[in-house]
Amino acid sequence: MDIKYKRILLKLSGESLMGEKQYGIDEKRLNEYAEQIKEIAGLGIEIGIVIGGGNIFRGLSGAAKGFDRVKGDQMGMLATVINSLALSSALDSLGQKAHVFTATNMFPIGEHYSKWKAIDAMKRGEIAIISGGTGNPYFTTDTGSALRGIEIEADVMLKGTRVDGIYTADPEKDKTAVKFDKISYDEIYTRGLKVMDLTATTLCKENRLPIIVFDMDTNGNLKKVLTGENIGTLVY
Ligand SMILES: Nc1ncnc2c1ncn2[C@@H]1O[C@H](COP(=O)(O)OP(=O)(O)O)[C@@H](O)[C@H]1O
Ligand SMILES: O=c1ccn([C@@H]2O[C@H](COP(=O)(O)OP(=O)(O)O)[C@@H](O)[C@H]2O)c(=O)[nH]1
Repeated sequence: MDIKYKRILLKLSGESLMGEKQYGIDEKRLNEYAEQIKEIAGLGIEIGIVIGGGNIFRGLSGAAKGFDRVKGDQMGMLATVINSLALSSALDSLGQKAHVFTATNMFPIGEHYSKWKAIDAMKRGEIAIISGGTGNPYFTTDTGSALRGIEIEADVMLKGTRVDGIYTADPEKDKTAVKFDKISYDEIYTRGLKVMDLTATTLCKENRLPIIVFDMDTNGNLKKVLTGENIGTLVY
């Protein structure tokens, strides 16, 4: 089997973890994600993971309800830690070792992140789940995952989400939107596409980290992306 990438940074949407629920973590979805991750770990791929927190708390919506923005963002970052602990626990129960890192020191909840400790964990065959975003407010999990992807020298950032790629417009709102097989970083700016924030796109562009946006909610898709099947959208 031809594996396209040796080391990856997988970004999972917090919102997708809700599955059919309105809030929080859907155990079925969580376990499906863990199964898919275990499957590709079995191929010998080194895996770093960053999970969002939108299923629990988002700083911006908190600010709209009157929370201080910085505190709201800190709550959002803590939400990503909760999701990361849940994923590591689901992986553990499948017999797949995982190691949770946190952007700020929260020992013993996780180990304080450093590039080298994360790479060591991946080399030992553990999944490095890197939580807490960038540790700073006014950033997103997409930016955190671009940053960690570059730091750990990943070959690609895989953005697993609930749409199957990048479209000419938000496909959840515009049924006439057309999907791209690939798209340049610059075209994301010029077309004003909202699939990823511009800070994340810029970080990836400046550091030449390719991105693949794909539908993570269909079982088997993660493996398909890694074996070079033409699903999702490649950003180059
Ligand atoms: N041009 C576009 N192509 C694809 N998805 C888009 C586009 N514009 C906006 N989106 C939205 O981006 C979302 C994917 O981003 P993601 O970070 O996973 O979501 P969230 O921030 O809600 O967790 C999709 O659910 C989709 O509705
Ligand atoms: O570096 C970071 C990463 C995340 N967040 C906060 O964490 C929340 C949850 O992350 P995000 O919305 O990106 O999650 P997702 O959309 O992937 O569920 C965001 O709304 C921000 O408030 C932050 O402040 N700094």
